[in-house]
Amino acid sequence: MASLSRAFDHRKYVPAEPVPLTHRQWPSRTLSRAPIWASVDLRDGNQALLEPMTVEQKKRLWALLVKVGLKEIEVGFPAASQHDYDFVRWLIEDNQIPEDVHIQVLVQAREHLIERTFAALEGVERAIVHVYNSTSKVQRERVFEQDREGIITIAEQGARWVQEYAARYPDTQWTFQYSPESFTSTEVDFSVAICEAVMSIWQPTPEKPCILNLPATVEVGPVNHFADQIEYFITHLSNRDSAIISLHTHNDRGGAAAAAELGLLAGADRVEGTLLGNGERTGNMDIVTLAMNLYSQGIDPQLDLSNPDEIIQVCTECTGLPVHPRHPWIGELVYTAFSGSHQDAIRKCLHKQQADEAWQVAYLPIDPQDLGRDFQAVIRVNSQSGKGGMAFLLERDFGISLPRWMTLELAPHVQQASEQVTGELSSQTIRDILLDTFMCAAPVTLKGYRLDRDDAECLSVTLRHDQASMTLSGQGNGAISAFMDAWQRHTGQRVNVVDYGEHALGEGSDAVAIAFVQLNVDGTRISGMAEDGDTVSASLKAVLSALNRAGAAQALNEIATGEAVQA
Ligand SMILES: CC(=O)SCCNC(=O)CCNC(=O)[C@H](O)C(C)(C)COP(=O)(O)OP(=O)(O)OC[C@H]1O[C@@H](n2cnc3c(N)ncnc32)[C@H](O)[C@@H]1OP(=O)(O)O
Ligand SMILES: CC(C)C(=O)C(=O)O
Repeated sequence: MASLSRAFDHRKYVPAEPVPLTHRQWPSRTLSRAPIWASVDLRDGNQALLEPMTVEQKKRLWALLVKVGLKEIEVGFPAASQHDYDFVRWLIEDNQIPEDVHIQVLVQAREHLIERTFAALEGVERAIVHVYNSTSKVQRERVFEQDREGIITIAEQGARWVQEYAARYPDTQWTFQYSPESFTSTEVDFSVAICEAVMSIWQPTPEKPCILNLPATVEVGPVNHFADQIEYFITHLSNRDSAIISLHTHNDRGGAAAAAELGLLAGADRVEGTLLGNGERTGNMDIVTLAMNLYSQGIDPQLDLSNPDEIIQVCTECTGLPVHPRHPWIGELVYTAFSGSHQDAIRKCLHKQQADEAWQVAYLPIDPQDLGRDFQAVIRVNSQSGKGGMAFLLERDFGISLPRWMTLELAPHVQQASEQVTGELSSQTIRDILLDTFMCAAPVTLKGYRLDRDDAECLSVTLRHDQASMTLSGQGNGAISAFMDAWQRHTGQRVNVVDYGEHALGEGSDAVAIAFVQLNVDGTRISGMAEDGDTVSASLKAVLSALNRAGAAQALNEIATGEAVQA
């Protein structure tokens, strides 16, 4: 091989060896049920922490795991540390293990460690004893300095010791688990051979199966390669019915959850992982992510994840590790849309979503309320947002339903404001911009009106400007057109109503009306809005807002006093 440069040089690495699988089945399968879940938070998660958990922290995390509904929980490596040993004793002596939960403990294939492990488990009703040894070529050659037979001998010895020590505690229901550690870097035929060697010692049956746990100790290849490895293993293993095939993926390439999903398609039954993915290096497979992936496909994950905030709180307090705001499914920002087109689509879909139909909201793969998240955070406005977001916020927080043309008018004002701040705009700020821009109750103000409904509506409207009042009169087929008529007569300006919208804010007799109007004043379009307890008054004030914005005061000053009546 040519000498490798010390710099960033891809020739240092070799691709994963293709798996000799010609008719792979997993690509054409779909998942339809949840796997058997097993938590390794208290073991693999714990061993990866700068400061391993105290017994108190372990108790707290244990309670959460049970609450979430995990039925198989690896609680530690009791032969390795007194903390783990004491924790296992507390679980047993304090009667902490619910009847439907199996605790699991990890141990190397070394007799003195296995002996101490069983001592830690004395008195437990049921437990899974998990023994492992490393099987990859690099570990065989460079760590253990053993050939394949030597590595199989370690596994067989470990299996035998587990069996022998278990026999000393006949009152416990034991389940045996074996992991060919570093499975992903092990030749697939060797993985099968070593697991068959272990099975030939344990003699599992379909009624009393053992667990064969196939770890991506380090995720070294693409997720489809992992699926091939699992399918190869399952289809070549003798007595497959007597083994529960378990997966244990890590996230080195960012594919832990995907690899587990594909491994399940390839026929695995069980998945080990941690809540929120703490674990060695880039972490273990995140159970929350995988469970929510299933949930969003209409599959019952058989775990209660309805309170992710509690999961986040307990996990972060026990591990000392923060949760990324974009963590899949539960991060603070994952149901938030800043960009305009997303906001627009979300708002429209939420309007159309019926309670009794399947979820169909663009950009929201699940209903955030399922995870206790409300829509408060769904749409937030910054400089990347469009009109949809601000309209959504006004409606959600103030009940203001802007007509489309008004939304278009408001958008550039909000955009301008958002570009002047570094963060997001609150809904209150957006409302302030709306009111400051379009609600112009001065300099000309509405003092009162009289509407006579006859064939046509006759309106007398009293305005105030510069300490002076004037009453203008006009006719039309409604209050607004009558006001237009009156204004036109008195100022000589050409005014038409281009668009109009009005709705009640709130419910009941004390509801306030909000009115929006767009006028064409001497060829220029201009909008206004107003609120009032009286609907007609709201409409007239909205017209006046538009006229004020168009320079009503100047128009009034320019006309001859004519019919205007000085107060
Ligand atoms: C991928 C995983 O997460 S595997 C789990 C890893 N987790 C841990 O290791 C955390 C807890 N472990 C520990 O605290 C320690 O390893 C202990 C206390 C269990 C044992 O410590 P030590 O006795 O110092 O042994 P250490 O783990 O360093 O291994 C040393 C020896 O055990 C052998 N060994 C390591 N793993 C295994 C195994 N699974 N089965 C059999 N032998 C093994 C090594 O080859 C080495 O042998 P050598 O002394 O003849 O060279
Ligand atoms: C002990 C094994 C299952 C392990 O933790 C790993 O391989 O990552």
